[in-house]
Amino acid sequence: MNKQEAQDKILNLTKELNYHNHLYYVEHRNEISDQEFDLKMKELEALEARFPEYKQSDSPTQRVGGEITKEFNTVRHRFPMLSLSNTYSKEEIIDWENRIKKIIDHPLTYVCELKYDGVAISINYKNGVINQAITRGDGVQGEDVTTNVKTIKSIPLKLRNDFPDDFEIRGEIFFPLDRFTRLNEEREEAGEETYANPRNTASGTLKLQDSSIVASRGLDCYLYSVTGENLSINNHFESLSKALHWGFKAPKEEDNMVKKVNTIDGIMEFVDYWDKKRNELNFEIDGIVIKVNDYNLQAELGTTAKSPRWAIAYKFKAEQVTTILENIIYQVGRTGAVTPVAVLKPVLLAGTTVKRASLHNSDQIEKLDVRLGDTVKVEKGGEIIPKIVGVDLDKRKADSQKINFIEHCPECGSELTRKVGEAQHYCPNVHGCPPQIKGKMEHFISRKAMDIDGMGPETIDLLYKNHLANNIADLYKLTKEDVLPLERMADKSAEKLIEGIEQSKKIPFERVLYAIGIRYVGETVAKKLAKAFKSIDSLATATYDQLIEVDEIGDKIALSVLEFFKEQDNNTIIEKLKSFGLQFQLSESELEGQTEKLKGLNFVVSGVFKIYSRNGLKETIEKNGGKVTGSISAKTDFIIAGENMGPSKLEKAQKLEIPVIDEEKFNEMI
Ligand SMILES: NC(=O)c1ccc[n+]([C@@H]2O[C@H](COP(=O)([O-])OP(=O)(O)OC[C@H]3O[C@@H](n4cnc5c(N)ncnc54)[C@H](O)[C@@H]3O)[C@@H](O)[C@H]2O)c1
Ligand SMILES: [Zn+2]
Repeated sequence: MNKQEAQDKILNLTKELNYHNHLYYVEHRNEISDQEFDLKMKELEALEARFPEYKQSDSPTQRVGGEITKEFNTVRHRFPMLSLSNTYSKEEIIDWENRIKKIIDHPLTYVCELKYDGVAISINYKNGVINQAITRGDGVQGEDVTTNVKTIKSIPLKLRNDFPDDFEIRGEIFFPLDRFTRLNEEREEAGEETYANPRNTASGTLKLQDSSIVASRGLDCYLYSVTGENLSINNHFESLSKALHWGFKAPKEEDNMVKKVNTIDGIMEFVDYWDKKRNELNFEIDGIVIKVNDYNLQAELGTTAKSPRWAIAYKFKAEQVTTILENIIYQVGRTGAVTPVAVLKPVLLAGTTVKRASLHNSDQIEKLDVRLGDTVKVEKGGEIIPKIVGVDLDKRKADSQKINFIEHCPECGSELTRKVGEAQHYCPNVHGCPPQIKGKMEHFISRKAMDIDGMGPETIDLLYKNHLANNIADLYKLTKEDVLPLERMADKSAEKLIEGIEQSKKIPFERVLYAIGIRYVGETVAKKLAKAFKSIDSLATATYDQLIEVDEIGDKIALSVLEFFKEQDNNTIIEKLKSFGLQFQLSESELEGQTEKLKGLNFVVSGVFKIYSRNGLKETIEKNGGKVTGSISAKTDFIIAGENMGPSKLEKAQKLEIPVIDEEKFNEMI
């Protein structure tokens, strides 16, 4: 490679890696796999070593990859938060040990632990009470996400036993897999796009402004290091035992989640054990971290600008297998979205037999250029559902044909539509397409919606097949005599079913609003809309501007609501449901104390209060028509400050000339 080529390559890689870092840390998504990213990083490192004169000042090899956004208060780390050098090869673990042995010439103890795949957090405890939680950010400064972190149940608010007065503990916040699957099921039910992978969703969740949503997601956290001054801890292993003792969730020796070893063989054994067993965990790990145990030796080895020399991460390669693409089927969801699914010759991958893989949409099929009969590479990477990542073209049959995405609905034959700018095809036959009709009823009766006792998807299927119910309003016309002849229905169960339907008439408005299945109106959005509009009639007549005025309601949701009420069929069904006595407005008790005194005003709440609890204050603002946001901006009208308001918030308020008031003053306003 000549100098000019090297310079160009270094410039390009620097730009490219910085771009992917931004996507990953700020937008919580990725366009390339971690492995590809790491490969490019290694390439850049090698080039910079050969041609140091071309190294860029913003080179990603020299810095921790994260950034600071303006959505939270920025806080400087007391001790920098570094990255870890990583490798995918076992030989490099040996090289790493050899480098260490050149500096330290007596026997060493290593600690092996899991490399949790989530987001790093640093939490400060003062006198045994959680004080502040900061993201890694750029390693020097992070963002204050204390309110969100406090909602994570495994992170203690108060410590037990003999904790130090003031210290920092660091760990990885992650999305448990069962919760992640459940979240995606709920989103699918609400017609919302599902999340691609747990890591990105964990990091996105941690940065939400509404901590009640964070709380509902069920994030979890493993702690992996303790830092501070004069802690009287001598080594890493001891720090983990102490963390457990103080009440943190830290890896335990008895689960083999952490292990002290003295040899490379011991390290390899741990690596191999978890490479096999990792699929049994309820969270994702992307490798193993190996650390020199003794703190004095760690200090002797020191750090580079980016990572400690006393630790290394061994990363697992994404598991990949090849199999045959036997067929492509098309599934029609409740919202009419058509999803192509690959039917595969069954193959064992990551501990489970895989028969299906997601293909997302027609763009994806086009991009991969998969064809029936192809030998395809299937991977279980960051995503939960395996995906096809490539085709073995050498094995392609000469007569294979390009796949043409279907033009008509496989269920009802309607011509499919696709909006400009959207990747998904839809069946427009909303009120006549069986999976859409049944899907809407299934959603309506589901636990978080009307929660109708004694009724499940099988009942819906039977009711539909026997022409007893064709839409959600029909359910309220059912009688015991209607349902008794159905399969597996006895006197008792028929009675229970009708009783369950009757009982559902008491379900509060916000859940009815969720149940009627407006696209993009999930549980949380339904709550927000119910609170803001108070009745279905005022929601139905709301304008676009009134809709987006509501906290967290954006363009997509607003347009979807407008579209829903434009359709006569929907209004007819709502009128019918009203006549059956369902709740289409907030109840008297919910309306009580509601005013519009603070209408149009934006508040930020900061500090500790005397008259109100923090949540109580927020509720009072909302009850009186005001809006609460998490951070100060030019749109903020008032800041209600209690004791210990953060200095950076105060500074920002002064800079933007936003009035800061106390609780008494606020009470006068209402
Ligand atoms: N796909 C993409 O576009 C893209 C973009 C940027 C970064 N990435 C991925 O992120 C990596 C860089 O991220 P990084 O700097 O956080 O490095 P890293 O994730 O490879 O390693 C450092 C981090 O590991 C975490 N960790 C988990 N378990 C740990 C344990 N037991 N002990 C100590 N730390 C533990 C800590 O949060 C620490 O900050 C890249 O190597 C790449 O894989 C991917
Ligand atoms: Zn259809």
